Amino acid sequence: MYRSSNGSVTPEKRLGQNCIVQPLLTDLYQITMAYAYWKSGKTQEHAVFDLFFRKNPFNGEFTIFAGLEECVKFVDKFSYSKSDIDYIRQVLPSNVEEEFYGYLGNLTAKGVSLYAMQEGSVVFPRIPMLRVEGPLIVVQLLETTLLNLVNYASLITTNASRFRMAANKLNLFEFGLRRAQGPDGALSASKYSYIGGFDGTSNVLAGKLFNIPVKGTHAHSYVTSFNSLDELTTKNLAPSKGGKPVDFVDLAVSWRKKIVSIFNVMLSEVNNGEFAAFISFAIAFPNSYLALVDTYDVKKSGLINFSAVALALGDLGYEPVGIRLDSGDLAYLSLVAREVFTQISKDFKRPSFAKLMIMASNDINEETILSLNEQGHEIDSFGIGTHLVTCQKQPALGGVYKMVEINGQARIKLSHDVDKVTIPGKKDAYRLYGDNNLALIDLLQISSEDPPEVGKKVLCRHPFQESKRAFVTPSKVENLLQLYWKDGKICQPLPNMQEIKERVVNSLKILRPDIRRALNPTPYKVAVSDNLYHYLHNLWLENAPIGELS
Ligand SMILES: Nc1ncnc2c1ncn2[C@@H]1O[C@H](COP(=O)(O)OP(=O)(O)OP(=O)(O)O)[C@@H](O)[C@H]1O
Ligand SMILES: O=P(O)(O)OC[C@H]1O[C@H](OP(=O)(O)OP(=O)(O)O)[C@H](O)[C@@H]1O
Ligand SMILES: O=C(O)c1cccnc1
Ligand SMILES: [Mg+2]
Repeated sequence: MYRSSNGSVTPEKRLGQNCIVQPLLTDLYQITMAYAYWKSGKTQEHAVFDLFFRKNPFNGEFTIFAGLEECVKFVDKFSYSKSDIDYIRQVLPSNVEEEFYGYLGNLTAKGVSLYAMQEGSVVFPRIPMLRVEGPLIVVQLLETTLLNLVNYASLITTNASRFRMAANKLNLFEFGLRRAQGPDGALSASKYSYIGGFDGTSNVLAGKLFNIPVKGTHAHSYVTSFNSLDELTTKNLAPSKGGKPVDFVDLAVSWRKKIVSIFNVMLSEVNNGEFAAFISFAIAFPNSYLALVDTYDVKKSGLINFSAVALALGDLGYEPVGIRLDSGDLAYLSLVAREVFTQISKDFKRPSFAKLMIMASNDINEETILSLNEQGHEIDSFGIGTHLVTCQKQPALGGVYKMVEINGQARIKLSHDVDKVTIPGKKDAYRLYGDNNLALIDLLQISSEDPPEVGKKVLCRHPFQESKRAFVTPSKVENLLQLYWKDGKICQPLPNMQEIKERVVNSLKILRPDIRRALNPTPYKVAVSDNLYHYLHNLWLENAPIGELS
């Protein structure tokens, strides 16, 4: 589906791009409009569209823009194959003139210019993430695919960045493949979760295609597949530095007898199937032994079996990794586990035992992590699936693609809902910074206006509320919309995933903490210039004639 960045999956012209991304990945109405534009001689009219959203997701006050690389590659390769044209001929009505298909067959996006925010940067409502200019027919045909490429990518990247902030420096692993929106949604989820701040994924194909670290433990089924120690066929394990293999089962059994008293548990209460499972897993992976300890009873069985096997591994010079908790009160159980590990570490002089990794999973969301932080816990890493990949708290970003100018004339889309009125005209976007390198406000201007200057006062106005305005004297001005594609060429190098990941981290740092916080964050200000304010409101009045009540 995706080709790996070194092209090793299949040699293909759209290298490194998801091959589902192609011009037919669109809504039928784009193609019917294309024919009607063609019939009306409008194909070459010069159009400008903005791609933006109106509300930040997850009750937050920021969004991370992602998906740009895929957008640029899509525009770069935009063309209909012969079989695409044959298919379009089948679905359009029979009165469509044959000449149109010839025209479509030769269509490319060479006449299009694509301006965009930097991938991985923070973005805000109404500020275009993309500005697409060019022949009306092409710019229209790009709509659905561009929205598809930006909306989920930005949503999941934002979600992942929120988990990252909640978890602070703890490790985060994406475990969502089984719950994701189909195979393609799953791959996007793994890729953009990593960009948004996760440390790895359990999704092996995503690891291969995107060079993301792959990680994993084992499932409950591995534990329940064993019933007793008699089932163990492989019993021996050689010390880590080499030498004669020893009976590892005997060694673990003797440790379990020794430690069971620490837990105040009778040996008969400790599950033998689980013990056999842990022993066999340790024999298979002596250097990376990590066990899922909640199948039967964490305190009375899982921790005892895990510790006995881990101590036996230690005798042979191996360093066990840790445990995973997948049910129950994760804060409490992590504290219990840490206490046990610390006790064993002291009693048996195993310093590294105190630092064993405690991983938690089970329906974890951002709030769970924030709540665990408040309660106090000893978890070192989280495995997160459902809530991350499905973005359960808000399953879609409402990014839209709106015409703002045609043939040099501004266009406005009116609505009873003020939030849905578009800001007309071809615009530039600037980020104005205060001292401390913190962003103060994003400002939209008509493109023909001079850019704001450092140290020079500029009037920033709320786009719709007349009384809301402020002067800002920026100490830094950032031009947010950069040219990425023009005259059939990619105009600047696209950053790799690692660079985008770093940009997410750095971009969030320009926001005041109260804008970033999870609960009731302060909105970031988005403004228009005084000129744009008047332009917008005049056009609004022009397009909304005074009615008469009767
Ligand atoms: N200390 C905690 N504070 C807040 N939420 C927690 C805490 N511990 C666990 N949770 C969350 O509470 C939910 C518990 O899930 P659930 O009710 O299915 O119980 P369970 O322990 O998984 O039971 P089962 O044994 O049936 O799997 C999960 O979403 C989990 O992430
Ligand atoms: O909970 P999530 O955030 O989606 O993370 C992934 C989950 O997938 C696995 O089990 P699965 O849910 O398949 O089975 P279980 O709930 O019975 O453990 C794993 O043990 C996690 O619980
Ligand atoms: O490796 C794991 O522990 C894992 C992977 C996917 C889903 N749940 C857990
Ligand atoms: Mg589960």
